[in-house]
Amino acid sequence: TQTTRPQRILAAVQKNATRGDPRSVVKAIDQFCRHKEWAMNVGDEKGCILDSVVTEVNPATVLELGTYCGYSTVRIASLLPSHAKLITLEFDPGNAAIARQVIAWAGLADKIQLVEGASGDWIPKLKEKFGIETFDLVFLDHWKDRYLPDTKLMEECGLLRKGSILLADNVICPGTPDYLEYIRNSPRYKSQYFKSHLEYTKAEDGLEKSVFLG
Ligand SMILES: O=c1[nH]cnc2c(O)c(F)c(-c3ccc(F)cc3)c(-c3ccc(F)cc3)c12
Ligand SMILES: [Mg+2]
Repeated sequence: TQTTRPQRILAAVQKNATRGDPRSVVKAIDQFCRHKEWAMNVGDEKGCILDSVVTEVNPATVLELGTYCGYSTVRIASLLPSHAKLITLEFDPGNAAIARQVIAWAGLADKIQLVEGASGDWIPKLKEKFGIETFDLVFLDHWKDRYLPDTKLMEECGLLRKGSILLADNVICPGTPDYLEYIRNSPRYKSQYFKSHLEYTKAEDGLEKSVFLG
């Protein structure tokens, strides 16, 4: 019977990456997706921009919207300080099942809380469920039509503080025009566009980094 793309990504990690070595997990997925089969990980080029933002922010609390196979989850968590926590929300149960195994292979399960379900349902529950006050960094990488409503929801739920950073993938391809229009024109945010390329391709894409001003 046919395997899924996430299953083939996990197989590539288990074959080519070293247990407990997050960077080898990231490299194994990038190799597989560049040379064998494209997949919607943030990838190595945009991943370097993500790395620089994570190291600059040095966050104690991170929220990732959209786990997929756990590539960016592992990439971010590998750069966090020891006490830091990352919560990642994934809608698709199949993706979540694979991501848990990728995260375990990387040896990062103790830093990461993977929550299965819709971001719109879970965002209002994060404070009570995980004892979170606010997020220092949010990585938006789930579904283009949810970037704006979920950002408004995070504001309303008091999950952002003065200085919280939002980093959004795919703002050009496939594009999130309503989110960009809001975040670039709101007096409550200061935004910056990092031009890059769609993962593993020559097409343009980029990351939008926004600071919440309170
Ligand atoms: O949906 C996503 N979430 C997170 N990251 C994504 C990402 O990094 C991507 F590169 C793409 C993408 C872009 C171009 C393309 F041709 C195919 C897929 C998608 C995406 C867009 C539209 C869909 F119908 C399905 C997937 C996503
Ligand atoms: Mg993406």
